[in-house]
Amino acid sequence: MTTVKPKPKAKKRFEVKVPEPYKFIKTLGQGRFGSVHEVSKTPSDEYFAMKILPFTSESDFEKNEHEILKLSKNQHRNVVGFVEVIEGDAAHYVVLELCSHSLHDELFENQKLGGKMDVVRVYRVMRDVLDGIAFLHSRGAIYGDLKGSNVLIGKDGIAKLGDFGGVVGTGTMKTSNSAECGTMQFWAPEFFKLAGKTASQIGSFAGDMWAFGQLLLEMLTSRSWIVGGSSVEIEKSVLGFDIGEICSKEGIVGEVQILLSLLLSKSPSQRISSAKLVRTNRLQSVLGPETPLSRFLTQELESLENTLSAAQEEIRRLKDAVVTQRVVPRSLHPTTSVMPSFVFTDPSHFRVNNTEIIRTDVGKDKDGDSRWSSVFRTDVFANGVISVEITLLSLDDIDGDLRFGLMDSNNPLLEIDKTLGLSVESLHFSFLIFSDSVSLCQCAQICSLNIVQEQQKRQNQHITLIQIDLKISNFIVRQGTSACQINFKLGVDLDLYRQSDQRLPKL
Ligand SMILES: Nc1ncnc2c1ncn2[C@@H]1O[C@H](COP(=O)(O)OP(=O)(O)OP(=O)(O)O)[C@@H](O)[C@H]1O
Repeated sequence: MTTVKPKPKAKKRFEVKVPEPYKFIKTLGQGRFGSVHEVSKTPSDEYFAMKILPFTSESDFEKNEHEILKLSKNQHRNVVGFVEVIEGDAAHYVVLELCSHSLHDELFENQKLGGKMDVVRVYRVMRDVLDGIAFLHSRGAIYGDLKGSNVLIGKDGIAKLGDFGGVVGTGTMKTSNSAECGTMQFWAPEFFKLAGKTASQIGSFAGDMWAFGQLLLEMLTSRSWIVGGSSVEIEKSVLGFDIGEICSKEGIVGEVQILLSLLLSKSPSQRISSAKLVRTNRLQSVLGPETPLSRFLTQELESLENTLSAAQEEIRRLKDAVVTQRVVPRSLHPTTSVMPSFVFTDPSHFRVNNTEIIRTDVGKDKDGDSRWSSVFRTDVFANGVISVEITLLSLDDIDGDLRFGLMDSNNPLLEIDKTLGLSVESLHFSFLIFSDSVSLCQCAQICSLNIVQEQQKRQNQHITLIQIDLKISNFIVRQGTSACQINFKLGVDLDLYRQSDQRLPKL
């Protein structure tokens, strides 16, 4: 018999009660004084944001009324749209234009991705914020709480000031605790000095400009420079803030540095006003599209993209190498010319640096001798010198001497030293200089060949290094070409390599 399990009851969604004709959709955020929710209006089905501002006392009620009044009386393109307010028994329900996200969210996303905000985006947002602030200032009002979470990006893409809880008329004294006076991270230094440890605050036009400067700096550098968890730590951070130091740390120079210094001057009287910033069009000239800064950043971006594609190419080659297990590049520096090193795995006793193996043949030659040969490619620089290091590994288990066999033994330069019991018989370099000019290969000659052998003991292995310095001359490097590539062929007589009973000397 099968038992039918009762279906689990669907979890009840937490619903916030909102007044008619609005319907709760979801919660958007929670501020210090209220919560914000997405609501729809029946029957039109339009969507809005609803800020619920509770009140439990007369002073709460007045504070709410103050915020609502400031918002409704100061409607502007760069201020969040006010729709209506419904007064409930214990809360004000403020209906607002529904925005898509806050600048704080955008900054957070950027920081998470480790990237910096596009300078054109910084300009667009900050121009909107400045217009909003300048509008308020022109009406004698101080915004008082400028920060990323209070800048809302509308569905129309325009940045708007939200949360009018901090707005005060000029000269208004606010004597309350820090929680009611803007956000300490954005407080100008003079507020700390004036208010001392009680943290009361006089809102000021210059204070808004400081916060504007902090926001701009945060957007440009993708981090906040005022740090600390407690009010004492934040105060220390603000009072120790030095825009010059930060600019040199972040590589911010020229007009942008000047603009930041004008906004983040410790002295409020030296801070540029919103009206002047708008009038002089400074934000546009420093950060607007097609400024020296945006051009510089575009170039930086291009160069990074080039580096990225070089790295991606190297990753592709590496993956290929892993699959074929023939070559393993040892290092990569994508911004300089890549000189890969390779471990040659067949036969496993060789490592040839600075070269790329193009083809390897193991087989018999026309005399019936077993041969291994490989075609390598390496870079040749304009001075014609290449340096190839051949390392023989694990020689302990090899009986016999080793011959680098010559595929074509007629070259008189290939007289090889026979010291150390190691016989490098000959080397054959069949030139094929890679370039788009065929003439390069015809002119090239070996003019010197120096082979240095060295015995080393590393990690309990006897290792013989054969350093081959090869100089070639008489090749023509085309104008503008700093390097070309040559192919050379290196062969080993495998029969001798395996059969000889002559042991390599121990170190
Ligand atoms: N009109 C709106 N449209 C969409 N989201 C909004 C709107 N107004 C506020 N929000 C969201 O609700 C959150 C809470 O807003 P609120 O202004 O109450 O507080 P806050 O600015 O985050 O914090 P604090 O009260 O500490 O200043 C905001 O961070 C924002 O993301």
